[in-house]
Amino acid sequence: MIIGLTGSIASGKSTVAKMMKELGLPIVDADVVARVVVEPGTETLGIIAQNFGEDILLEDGNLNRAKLGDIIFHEPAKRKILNDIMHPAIRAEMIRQRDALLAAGEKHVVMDIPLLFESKLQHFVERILVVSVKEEVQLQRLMERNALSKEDALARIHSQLPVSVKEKGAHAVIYNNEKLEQTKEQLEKILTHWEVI
Ligand SMILES: CC(C)(COP(=O)(O)OP(=O)(O)OC[C@H]1O[C@@H](n2cnc3c(N)ncnc32)[C@H](O)[C@@H]1O)[C@@H](O)C(=O)NCCC(=O)NCCS
Ligand SMILES: Nc1ncnc2c1ncn2[C@@H]1O[C@H](COP(=O)(O)OP(=O)(O)OP(=O)(O)O)[C@@H](O)[C@H]1O
Repeated sequence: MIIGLTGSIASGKSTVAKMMKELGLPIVDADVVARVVVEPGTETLGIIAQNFGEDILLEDGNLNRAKLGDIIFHEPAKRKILNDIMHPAIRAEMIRQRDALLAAGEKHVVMDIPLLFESKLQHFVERILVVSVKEEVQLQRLMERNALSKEDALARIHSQLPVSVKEKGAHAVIYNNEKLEQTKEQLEKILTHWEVI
């Protein structure tokens, strides 16, 4: 079974993915892949520099993620330009990793895709698991994790579809507002029901 793990920014996808990994499920992580496809020397990084200017690169040739984040989370038109450049490369690499895991004999693969709904990738997976969080908890966790101001954290949250919309498209929802044990309990119940653990 191919499971799509999604939710809003800082809702707890990586936290849940880690729990799934501990339960023996292999993970393909879109955020990790999104870093690989812009490593120095890649065609994708070259195209980003052409579109956003050479000063989007750090002195060592790596992408200046903080600077690019500042731009694209505040300007929807720029976000679309970046998505159009990066998403085909991210998708191709995710498919490659998924197929390698299946070829190696894995029965189930978890695809951690923050923008599953925004990019209309529902067809990519057989089951959709949404990690949901109340906006005040999400804002607090995002501000703390990324050391962001309230304004910058809200800009990131509002660059994605509301989690309520994602919940409606889910086969199952995990509510990650409480302690991690409660999140893990919900996860185990869902995976047992889906017969993947
Ligand atoms: C803009 C970048 C450089 C900022 O890097 P930074 O290290 O600060 O954030 P990171 O990559 O860890 O992303 C954190 C979260 O931001 C959200 N996010 C990232 N990109 C986007 C986007 N284009 N639109 C909406 N939300 C996004 C996701 O929830 C993601 O989990 C980076 O997010 C990026 O390359 N984004 C474009 C690629 C993309 O769409 N990634 C999302 C997964 S496919
Ligand atoms: N139940 C919880 N209790 C307390 N803190 C939590 C809980 N779940 C997650 N967190 C913390 O909240 C932050 C966001 O969680 P996480 O990084 O898993 O979210 P994410 O959905 O993967 O984010 P992103 O979309 O940015 O990749 C992290 O700092 C994490 O440690």
